[in-house]
Amino acid sequence: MTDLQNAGRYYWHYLKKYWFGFLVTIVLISISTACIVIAPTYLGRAIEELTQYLQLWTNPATRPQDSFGAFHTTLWIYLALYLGDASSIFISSLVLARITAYSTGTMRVGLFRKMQRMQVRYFDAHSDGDILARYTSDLDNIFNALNQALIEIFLSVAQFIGLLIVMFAQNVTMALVTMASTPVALVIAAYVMKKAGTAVNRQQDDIGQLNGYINEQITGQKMIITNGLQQDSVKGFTRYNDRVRSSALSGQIWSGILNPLMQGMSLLNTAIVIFFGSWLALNGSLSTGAALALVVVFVNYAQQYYQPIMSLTSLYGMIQLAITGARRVDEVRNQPDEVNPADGLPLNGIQHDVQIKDVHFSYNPGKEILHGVSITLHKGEMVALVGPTGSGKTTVMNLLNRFYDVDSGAITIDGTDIRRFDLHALRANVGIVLQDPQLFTGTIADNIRYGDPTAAMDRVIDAAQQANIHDFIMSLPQQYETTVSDEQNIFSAGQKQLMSIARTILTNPALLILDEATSNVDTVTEANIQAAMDNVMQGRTSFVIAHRLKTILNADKIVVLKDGTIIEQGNHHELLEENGFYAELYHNQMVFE
Ligand SMILES: Nc1ncnc2c1ncn2[C@@H]1O[C@H](COP(=O)(O)OP(=O)(O)OP(=O)(O)O)[C@@H](O)[C@H]1O
Repeated sequence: MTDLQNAGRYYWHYLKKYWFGFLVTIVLISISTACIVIAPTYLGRAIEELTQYLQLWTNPATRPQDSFGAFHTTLWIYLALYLGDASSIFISSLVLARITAYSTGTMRVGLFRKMQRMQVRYFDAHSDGDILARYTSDLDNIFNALNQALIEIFLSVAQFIGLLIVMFAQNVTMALVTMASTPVALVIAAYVMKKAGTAVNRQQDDIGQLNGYINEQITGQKMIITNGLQQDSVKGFTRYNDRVRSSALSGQIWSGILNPLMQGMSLLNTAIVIFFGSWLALNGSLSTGAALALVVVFVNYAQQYYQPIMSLTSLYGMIQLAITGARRVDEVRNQPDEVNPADGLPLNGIQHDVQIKDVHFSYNPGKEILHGVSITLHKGEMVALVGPTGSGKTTVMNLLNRFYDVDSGAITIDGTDIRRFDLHALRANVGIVLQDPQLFTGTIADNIRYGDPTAAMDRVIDAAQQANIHDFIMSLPQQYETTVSDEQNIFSAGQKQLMSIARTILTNPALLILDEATSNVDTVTEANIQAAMDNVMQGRTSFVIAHRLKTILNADKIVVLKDGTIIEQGNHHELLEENGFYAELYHNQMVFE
């Protein structure tokens, strides 16, 4: 499907419900066009009446006694026609402005809702900046085009149709001659538009990448400063910026070239009409006078003929950006949603076990990451997953709450495949403390309540106490009402980690997953986090991904993963006795600690 068809489908989807507003606009624009077409004839008539009146008036014998009655009436009609034109345009602009505001508002909400339904895969594969650009510059381009170009499109189409009617009413042969150059103009326009479309597509994708780069550099700013990489960062920026500049320039050139080309076509058209009209005057059946009058009228039409096309082509850059914007926004809209079974089973905790059975998984086809992984977690057990970096530990976690689905094999809770549970029910039972805890704008209390917004304050405090963060919160001037925001990043990594543990405790999950919760913090905080983790894991089925082996010494089972395959399983003592990979890892770590 071409971009144009795609954009057509997209705009139809969002604009069809405003059919009545469009109908009103079409009626109003038709009124305005009729007023514009008719008004000059009244001006002509007014001049004619004035001339007649003056001729009578200058001769005392014929000087009329009455006033300028007919002349005045004609002028009033002329004025009324212009007022009719102006007010129709004004009202239709208001109607279209309302449609634009509401429809782009709906697009924005639709896109945001979609983001909440989309698979994690999409976010892993696209930079934050690129996704953000679809919400900002792409939607802005759509808004601008709807706001400015829509009325122009209506006007141009109405003008064009009006002109065709008038031309054919006057003389069919000359009308056809005036239109003769249209196919050539269409071929040129199609070629230039294709080129411009490609350039603008590239421009928007380049802007997405530039945003992605800026976003990455902002996130990693401390890293850049620490390593003295500011110059390299600027160089990288310049590289992306150059790409945007070059694609924007070529987009502008191709979009901009269309208007002069159409002006050239208009001149050519006028020449064709003069040439053919003169031939008609010399060889046709019309009297020379009538033929010349026809030529004059059609020269006028020939110049007007390309006017609507030119005003559309002058907006072409904007329209093309809106077509590209629609493609990029639609790309997000067409992403597959998370798969939630139609009659998903309820899930109320774990009665016996969670089993990972012979699971094979790949993020991208042809590159398998997990090769037949099997792990059993009995209710209330703590199972730890260890292994070198890139061995697939986080991947296993990604499968447990269905961020991704397995390629083959299955994950079951009490014997039922997790794909059969209602997705929300499954997630309500699986709590995750991620490596990089995220706090949201709001108060500390709001942040702890995130998983259960209805939780009473005493439960929030209880969760914070279990997570060993209550004392710290109470030491802040505004305690639980302290505002957390992007600009006010006053918490350490460890404190954030503890708050996210408190958040998870509050949701009371049946299965708890802790992903390297102890990395990146000092030893005191680590001890705090360890205590908080012990609290939260007490009597709960939990799955811990850890790098520091001393945090999992008392795990019921330790699973060692290497290159996506389980190479050892057992408790700490059994694995030490086995004297394999785990034992080596443990001894190495002990030397360093
Ligand atoms: N979204 C993704 N798309 C494609 N490949 C991925 C994705 N996430 C991870 N991988 C690949 O899968 C493999 C396992 O990654 P995973 O994050 O599960 O390892 P890990 O054992 O958790 O590593 P670490 O200890 O460093 O966190 C790696 O080769 C990684 O490059």
